Amino acid sequence: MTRKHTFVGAYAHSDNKRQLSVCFGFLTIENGKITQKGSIEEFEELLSSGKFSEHIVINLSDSQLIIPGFIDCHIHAPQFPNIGLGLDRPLLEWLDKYTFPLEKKYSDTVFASKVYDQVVQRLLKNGTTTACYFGSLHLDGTLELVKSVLKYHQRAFVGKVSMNLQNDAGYYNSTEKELQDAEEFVQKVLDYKNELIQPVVTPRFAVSCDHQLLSGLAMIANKYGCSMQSHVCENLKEINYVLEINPRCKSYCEVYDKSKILHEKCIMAHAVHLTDEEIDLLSKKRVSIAHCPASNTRLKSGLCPVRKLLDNNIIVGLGTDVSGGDSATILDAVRRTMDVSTCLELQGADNYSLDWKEAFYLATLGGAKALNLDDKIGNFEVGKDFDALLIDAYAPDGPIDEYEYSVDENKEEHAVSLLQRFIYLGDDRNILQVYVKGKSVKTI
Ligand SMILES: O=c1[nH]c(=O)c2nc[nH]c2[nH]1
Repeated sequence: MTRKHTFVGAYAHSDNKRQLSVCFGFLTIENGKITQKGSIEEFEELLSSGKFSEHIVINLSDSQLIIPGFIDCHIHAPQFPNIGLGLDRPLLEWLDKYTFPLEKKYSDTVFASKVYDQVVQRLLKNGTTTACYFGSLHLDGTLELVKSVLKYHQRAFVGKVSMNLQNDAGYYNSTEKELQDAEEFVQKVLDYKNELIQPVVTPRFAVSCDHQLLSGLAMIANKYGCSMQSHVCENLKEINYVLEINPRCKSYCEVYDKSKILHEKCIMAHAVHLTDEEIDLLSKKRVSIAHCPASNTRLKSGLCPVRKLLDNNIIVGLGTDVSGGDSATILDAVRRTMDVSTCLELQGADNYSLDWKEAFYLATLGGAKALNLDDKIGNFEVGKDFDALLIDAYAPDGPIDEYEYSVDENKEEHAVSLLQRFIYLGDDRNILQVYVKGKSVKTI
């Protein structure tokens, strides 16, 4: 969108208090940014005074609305070929049996490029305008993911995975090589000088990285001002193993804390089995959590107490966590977030479940905060980039009868129903357009 575009109709987004805000009015986009918004009355006034003569005006239909693009805070791009496969083992066995052997293949940059082009296009089609990716151990292979992200104009963090401890698949490197490759990767991504893409320093987890590597990576992140990502307290056997190989630490989080990787630019996936002390520590250090309900249940790791994390002022976003997670769409993560929190409520935690509006917040503004991007994206404040989805709650068939679809007199309430329907029932067919920084990017 190089010219001025004005959308007229309903839009919905979240505020900082996790409340849903639905408006019936207009949004103006110039050079990828939201420059103006207001009511229908204000739009009509501006229109009749000729102020919108240079704008392309897009009138939304009664079944359409604009929402912020989805943010996937945790996804393993190289694991895409394994989606829906091999979920019969718990985490550590699953990694050794299925995941490391697949990830090893990304030493082949031709294979990597082919898969990554598909991953990025698939995510955009599903409405994921921003993704925080784990790549593989390979420097060149992971640079192919960077190229795919740039090619299809997605907003992303991309991390070359670092591992220096032995595993059965032989999928690790020496500490020296890992530190050298991690730094070179960061430099190469920064050399693109493209504001949509950032490197993220990515120690896989404390099962695959020793203190020397973890602290060396923390220094690299600090030197270049980069974010970091990893996994924490996903599975009980994983936690026991980490404590076994780090006998001086009392908790998993202490292992990371000693390596100086816990800070406000750090996002940790899972956090299913944190102790109260660890919740306190992560909250104090302002570490964010990527909640991955699909993999937490598929790999039988546990039910993450998201409400408890939020009540302790921890910022939470959502992750699909392909391929421990079996779906590449954040809509699925939204639904599973509701279901997991309801299971916890049914087990006795009062007022525990998260409703669809809160889950929608986690998928949008919550994710933006978790990635420290909320000054740029996450909702429709004037001055932010226009990363958004144009959805039609009744595509592709349309409503069946008046009972199913009645346009409420109150346009805002009608829009709430449209969004609710999309959150519970929608899929990629309901996503008509995907915009990243104002540019239409849906290619398949
Ligand atoms: O769900 C997960 N997927 C992974 O690839 C991984 N690596 C470490 N821990 C992990 N958890």
